[in-house]
Amino acid sequence: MLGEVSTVCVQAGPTVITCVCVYLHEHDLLSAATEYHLGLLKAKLAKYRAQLLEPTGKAGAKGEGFDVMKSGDARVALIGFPSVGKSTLLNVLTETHSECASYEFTTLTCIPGVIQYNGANIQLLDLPGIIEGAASGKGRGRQVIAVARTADVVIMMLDALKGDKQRELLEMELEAVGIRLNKRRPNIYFKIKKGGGLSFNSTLPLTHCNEKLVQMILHEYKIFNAEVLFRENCTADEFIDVIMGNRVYMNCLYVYNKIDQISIEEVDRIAHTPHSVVVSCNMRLNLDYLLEQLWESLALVRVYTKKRGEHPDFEGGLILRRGCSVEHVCHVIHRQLKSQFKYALVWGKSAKYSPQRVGIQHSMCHEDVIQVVKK
Ligand SMILES: Nc1nc2c(ncn2[C@@H]2O[C@H](COP(=O)(O)OP(=O)(O)OP(=O)(O)O)[C@@H](O)[C@H]2O)c(=O)[nH]1
Ligand SMILES: [K+]
Ligand SMILES: [Mg+2]
Repeated sequence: MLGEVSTVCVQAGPTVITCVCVYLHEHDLLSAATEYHLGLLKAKLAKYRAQLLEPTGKAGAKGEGFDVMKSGDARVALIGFPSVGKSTLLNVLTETHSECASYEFTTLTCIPGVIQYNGANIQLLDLPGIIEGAASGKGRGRQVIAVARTADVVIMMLDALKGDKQRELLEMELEAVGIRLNKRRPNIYFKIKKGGGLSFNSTLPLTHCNEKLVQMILHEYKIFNAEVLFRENCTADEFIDVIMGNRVYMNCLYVYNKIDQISIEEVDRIAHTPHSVVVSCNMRLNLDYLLEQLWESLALVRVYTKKRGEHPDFEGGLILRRGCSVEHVCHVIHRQLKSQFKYALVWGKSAKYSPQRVGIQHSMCHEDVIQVVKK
């Protein structure tokens, strides 16, 4: 029966494929025999979905008005249904103006603005609204999603009145084109070999996959020789993601706008769901908190530099990724600095003493002060 479903999908196109997958998710915990069928079916579906990612001539990913230069320290894309208030948000957070109106599809291209926060320039991209079927090319869906893939963080903007439904539909669209929201890359080592068959291992007991299933999925991709090591209890879907290799893992902030139109109880409920922020752009409500959470999602840090005998440069500072080392800091200051590096003095959260003398591998925290001492 499941085989039939997949045949129907091939003929009926990508929209139906998406629907079938929802069905699969709901029935994730089936018997072992069914698991194999599903594993195979999922592998097939992933292949069809991959076709969605391929550009189709003029209607492809790079449309006119979507080719915006990356600038600043990070890029954030605004994704959402029409008229949820994306352009209104760009207007209140940046100096740029984007047309807002009560009719749908007011915005037709990509409009970049800049948010200045914690000394960082964050590029915010206002985009046309997308609707169901965006991934398969409805409206400007393909172009919008192509831009979203280039972002560091996606803000999924939702109308607080219909947020849950909109969120579910958009997540499916993004899933369909290989965008994984708020997930880590599955911890599976995978390498295609020239010979030797399948070498399958895991560092822990697996409850979703086993050697046979993995082998069948690989056969679907005509891969017969490979080394596979599960370091996590991953599902078949996650393993397929690893084989496909073109998945994008990005943080997503769900922003529920127009809370002026819902009850306090509903605001409270939404605000307690993970990765979610409630706002009203028109009434300028909770936008400071939105920026705080955006900064968290972007995982940026600001590090201040200091010269010997002088005060730190608290006006300037360097914007880096969370977890960066002294080496990264040196690289940003001057490309040759690393070769002249002797040690550094660090003040702040990452330092045990004030200051602490550290080596090039030391990792920095937000708002640390650093003085580099050369040889
Ligand atoms: N009640 C209420 N309305 C809002 C709020 N924010 C925006 N709006 C209204 O929602 C409508 C749509 O706003 P836009 O900013 O044009 O929405 P958009 O998402 O950019 O729309 P498209 O570009 O068409 O996709 C406008 O009439 C706004 O005034 C809000 O916080 N509360
Ligand atoms: K609109
Ligand atoms: Mg707009």
